Amino acid sequence: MSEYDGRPGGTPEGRGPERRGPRGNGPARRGPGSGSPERSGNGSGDRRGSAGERSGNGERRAPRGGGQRRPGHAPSRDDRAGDAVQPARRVAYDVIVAVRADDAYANLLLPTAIRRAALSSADAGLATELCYGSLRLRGYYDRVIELAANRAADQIDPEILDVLRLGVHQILGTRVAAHAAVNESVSLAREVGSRSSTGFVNGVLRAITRAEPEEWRERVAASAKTEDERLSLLHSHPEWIVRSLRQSLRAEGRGDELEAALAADNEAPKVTYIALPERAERPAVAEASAYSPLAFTLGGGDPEAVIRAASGLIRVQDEGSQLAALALSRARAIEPGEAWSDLCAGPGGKAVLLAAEALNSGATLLANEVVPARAELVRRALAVLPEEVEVSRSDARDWGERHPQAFTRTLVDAPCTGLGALRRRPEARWRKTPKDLAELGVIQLDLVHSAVAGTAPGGLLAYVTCSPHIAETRGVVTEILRRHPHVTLLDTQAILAEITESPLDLGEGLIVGEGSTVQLWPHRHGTDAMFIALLRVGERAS
Ligand SMILES: C[S@@+](CC[C@H](N)C(=O)[O-])C[C@H]1O[C@@H](n2cnc3c(N)ncnc32)[C@H](O)[C@@H]1O
Repeated sequence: MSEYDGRPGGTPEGRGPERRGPRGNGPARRGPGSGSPERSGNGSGDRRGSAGERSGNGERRAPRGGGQRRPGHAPSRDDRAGDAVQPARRVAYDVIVAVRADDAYANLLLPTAIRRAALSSADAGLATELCYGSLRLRGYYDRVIELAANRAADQIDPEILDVLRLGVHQILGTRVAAHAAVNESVSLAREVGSRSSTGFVNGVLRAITRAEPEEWRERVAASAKTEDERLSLLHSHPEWIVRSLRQSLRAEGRGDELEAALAADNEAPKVTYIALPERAERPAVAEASAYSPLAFTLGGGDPEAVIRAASGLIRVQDEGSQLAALALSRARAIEPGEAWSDLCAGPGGKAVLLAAEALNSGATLLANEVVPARAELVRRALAVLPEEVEVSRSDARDWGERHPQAFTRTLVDAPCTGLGALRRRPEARWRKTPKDLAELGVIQLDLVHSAVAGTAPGGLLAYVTCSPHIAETRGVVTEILRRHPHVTLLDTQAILAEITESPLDLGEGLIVGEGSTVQLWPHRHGTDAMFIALLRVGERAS
């Protein structure tokens, strides 16, 4: 999804443009991981203060007024009086609240909210930036707020905390003018909180404007008690994810890339497209991508128009996902009549590519998905192909029993924590827990066991996750090889090297005999952190 480029759109209330840097020079992130020297004054000579006032003995007091949790507080009519909040900010705020209070998904809810509010494209960009930025960087911003308010985040009324998160993102992460960020936040607090909370919001945000972004980074870093906490705060990731990524990178001999990996999760991914092989041509404005032979980005033109004109044969797809499917389809020549299966196909991105590859060479694909709504998405995705592709709806944990040794190639793109795609779902990192890992681990192993049984002797099996977590990647492959002596790990790195347009800079994969695994990374490859292991299923000992 595209993000706000620092150009606030219309100012419906007739306010001046909310911008401090030069126009039109792209993203203006100044939050964790970036840091831009551009910053205009805020009218205050004091850049060191906090919202807490100094008491007589020099100690800081928390700002007066609201913001303290008041369960069940309903704003009065009076509280709501005052300036209207700019619609883009209100949309961003409403989505953030729904994500926190109702477990909504920002990427699903935001487009609907933008449509309902009939935002201009510039305001839609602003709403997206504010919403995604404040969700993604919540961990960092909460500590800034705590330091400025001299109060723990969980002691602040959740609605007001959300107002502050939006405000801090505008001040520290965009070029929105500090006074506009503060004024709009105060108006928002008036709409959603109590009158006293406006003073609190005003005080906290003004305190934040008094220090440079870099100074806030230093203060936040200094507030951490351990190195893991420092990384967790500065890069806005839960500590357990920091540790997981470190473990994965160290296993590859690339432990020194941890900060780069964390920072990459806070950058918006570039939009990559695929032209289905032998079905669509790359458009003239396409710029070839580095790795997948089918991938491109659009340097110009209207992406919607390009997709529409290609009747679904050009689609948005991360390059890592393309490589995962191509590793299976291009590992060796396709024999006409081969039968392939995709056990976990929803919503269908890899299934469409696999189907095109299979059909182009006289093979077939059976796509399967357990969740009915997602199976329907697979059907719709495959409907762009003129040929019929079968879609089944079943729990694939007994796939092998139902289809013993039936397929020459099998894809298990397993349900996983999605730690490799955190940049796409801004709230995901705060929802996942280590408990998810344990539950998913059982399903992943069950699915691969079943896939082994469903693969014909001599057949290929690709195990793929959108996660670099050791337990979901090397751990699963190691366990499969232990339990199935007739399964061998192929040299996935060498196979991909034959497919990619330019060499992938890969760390040490899991090496077993001649075999190896592939781990892609956003910071190194610009792809999601896909894990790919190609396995060969041999003759089972009778
Ligand atoms: C990572 S997603 C697959 C993404 C897909 N391959 C694509 O490229 O669009 C994993 C999918 O597995 C499905 N799934 C989970 N458990 C399953 C099971 N027991 N049997 C079949 N599908 C399952 C999930 O509903 C989800 O759609």
